[in-house]
Amino acid sequence: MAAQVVVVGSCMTDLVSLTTRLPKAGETVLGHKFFIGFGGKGANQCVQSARLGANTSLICKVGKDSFGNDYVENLKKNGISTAFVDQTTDAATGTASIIVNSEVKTLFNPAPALADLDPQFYIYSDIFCCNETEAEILTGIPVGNLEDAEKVGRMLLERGCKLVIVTLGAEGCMMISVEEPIPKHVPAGKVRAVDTTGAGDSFVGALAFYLAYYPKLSMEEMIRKSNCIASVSVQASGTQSSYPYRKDLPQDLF
Ligand SMILES: Nc1ncnc2c1ncn2[C@@H]1O[C@H](COP(=O)(O)OP(=O)(O)OP(=O)(O)O)[C@@H](O)[C@H]1O
Ligand SMILES: [K+]
Repeated sequence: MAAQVVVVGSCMTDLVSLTTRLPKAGETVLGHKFFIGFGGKGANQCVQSARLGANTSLICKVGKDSFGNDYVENLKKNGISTAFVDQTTDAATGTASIIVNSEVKTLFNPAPALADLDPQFYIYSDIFCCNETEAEILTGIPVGNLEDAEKVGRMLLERGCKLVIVTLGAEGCMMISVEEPIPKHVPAGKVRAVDTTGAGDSFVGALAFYLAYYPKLSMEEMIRKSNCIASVSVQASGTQSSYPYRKDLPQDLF
């Protein structure tokens, strides 16, 4: 089955120690819990998209070691195609060759952001989606409210973007596009957030799912639904561990 959502991005193994306080330089402190988690922005987005029912494929490279082996297993467990996941004995310097056909829309998430991002990314992305921090690094505009996000959106349109989404945490998102140059606020629902880690990737993964499977929805509607999904992820701790499955979500999202 051909993948409908293809993510090019990182896989990271999280080694998490829970301690009462952070150690000072050189100090050893006693921890009370340790766990290994699966993270990395590319894999997170892919997992969220797959859990909603998308046929997904991840393009990435992991080491030829036990973490790499476990990661490949984790991707398989999540039903993600590993046909393009490679393992290397070299140092972890990843490169990716991207081939995109005209039907796989390009959703670009500039994370972690580089101030001197190659300008071609603005031009060739169908959708350019960044959070407040990334927006500031890319444009120099600190984003503290909706108006700031609108300024970012306008600047990125000037750089050649077709459609810009700036995620605003509990405030949801701002969207602006060449077709609809009046910025729109798409608010997120009010929830009790316990851990917002990974919310951005949940949002991007959900958006990729809607782009691939519900292409007739308006962008505003896709964003509204993706906000709902990301807002579920902030109500549980961890990253992938907080991402909801389709069966546990309100069915009117589908
Ligand atoms: N407190 C919250 N309440 C409801 N929804 C939230 C909240 N925080 C985040 N979200 C949802 O998650 C989306 C992404 O959040 P945010 O802008 O904080 O991304 P981010 O900074 O990339 O997150 P992270 O780096 O923690 O993954 C928001 O657009 C919104 O839909
Ligand atoms: K979370």
